[in-house]
Amino acid sequence: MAYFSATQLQTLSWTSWINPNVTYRTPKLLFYPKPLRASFSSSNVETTTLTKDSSTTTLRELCYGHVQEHVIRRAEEVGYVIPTEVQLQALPFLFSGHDCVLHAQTGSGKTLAYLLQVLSVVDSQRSAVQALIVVPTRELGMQVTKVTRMLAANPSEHESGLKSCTVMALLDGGMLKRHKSWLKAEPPTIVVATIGSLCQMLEKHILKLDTCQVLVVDEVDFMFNSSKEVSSLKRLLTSYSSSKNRQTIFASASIPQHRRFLYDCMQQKWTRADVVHVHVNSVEPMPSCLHHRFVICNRTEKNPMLLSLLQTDSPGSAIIFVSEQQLHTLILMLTFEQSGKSKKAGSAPPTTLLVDFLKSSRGRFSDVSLLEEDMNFNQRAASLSELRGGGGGYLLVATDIAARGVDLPETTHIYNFDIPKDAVNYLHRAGRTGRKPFSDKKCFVTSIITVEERFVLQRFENELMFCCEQLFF
Ligand SMILES: Nc1ncnc2c1ncn2[C@@H]1O[C@H](COP(=O)(O)OP(=O)(O)OP(=O)(O)O)[C@@H](O)[C@H]1O
Repeated sequence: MAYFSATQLQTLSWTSWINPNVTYRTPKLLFYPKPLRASFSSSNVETTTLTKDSSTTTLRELCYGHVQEHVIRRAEEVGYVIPTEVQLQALPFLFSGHDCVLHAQTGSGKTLAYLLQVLSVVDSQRSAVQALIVVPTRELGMQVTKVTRMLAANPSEHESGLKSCTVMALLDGGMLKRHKSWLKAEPPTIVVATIGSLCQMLEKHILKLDTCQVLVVDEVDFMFNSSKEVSSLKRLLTSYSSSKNRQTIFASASIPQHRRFLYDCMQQKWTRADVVHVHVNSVEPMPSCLHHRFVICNRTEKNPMLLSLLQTDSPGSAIIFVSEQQLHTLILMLTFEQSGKSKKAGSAPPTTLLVDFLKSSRGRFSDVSLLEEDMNFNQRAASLSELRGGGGGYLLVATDIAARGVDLPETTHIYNFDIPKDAVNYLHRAGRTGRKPFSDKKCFVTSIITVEERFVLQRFENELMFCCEQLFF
């Protein structure tokens, strides 16, 4: 275990805060229960703990005086009536203009928390980009855009003569030319963007930060951990830090070494010094309705094992996570097994083969869907909207592109066909299930592992503080 002084901390590179082997000590970190509306000391990071009895507070009461009536009504119509824990804790701080780090379980409703703040700040009558929401993937961007548009839509726009809030999805794989014209002709109120496309617009001065009042970075740890995105993100945060009336919101279910992260936020001026760390369920980073299980088998037995599990569980809707590298191994095995079809198999993409294998082996799911990096953007979008439109009953084979932020609330079972690369990855894969905030219906996360991988899973159990039950077949 290593400890660093405050001066040493300043000299560490950004990425070191995510090093799981290093424990950092940050100065003046406060941990004590505080009432919801607390006063702040500008020199300290505040970590909030809920002490107020929350059972009677509605989302309407929480948003009263901050969020427009039509937004609240729309939220109620889609079933957002009672705030989740993170919404209850974060919204008072967000509405009072504080920079916030929303650090709460997967599926806990962080998106609605920051969107309500965004919608409370922007003025739809002003023709300027007033809020920026940065996301790591096109898929998450489309999802956030959809929820934002749904909440922002004003049904009485025509009667009142007031313009509705406009939302642009500026995402990798989109039509940047069209977005350029849109931004020049009439800037949207809110932009949901992936960092690559956003930077192109900023560099060409087609989009400017000076009118922006709220910047949200969703899945912030993922973005900082991505060698492709980290430098652009840092540049964005640095230039945004010089804006006058700014608010910065970071969100994720996993912020490894969060004290170090908060320290860096203040040091680098990515947030103001009175940034609030809203840390919900800090000792339980995954929803409690998840039941974790594992089966041990040889590598060559993984396919029949997966089939047995699917037959025994008969899942309502499931996602099977396969890593790219493991997938290649699996397909080689499949190709070898199905020697008669080996020539044909050799020419097909490996993921397609897995889908075909499952389709042919399992009658109940006539449709097995696929979501992976190698698919083009339209295919990926089609795959997701098919799943969302079907009302459940799906089986999705996915790579880790589906592990972050994707909201498919009908998912009841997760299968780790291969073991995730680290505990954070386990947490986000597992978090694709158990996404109904007020339901305690059991959902299952099952890892198919070899005997050598048992100790790796044990490490995840220790790190994430959960227990895995062994299944025997
Ligand atoms: N107040 C609420 N009442 C009922 N359902 C809600 C509420 N807030 C959010 N939800 C629903 O909970 C689900 C999870 O919300 P959301 O996607 O915001 O989670 P998240 O915290 O961002 O998760 P992740 O860390 O996995 O991205 C969504 O299906 C959303 O519609």
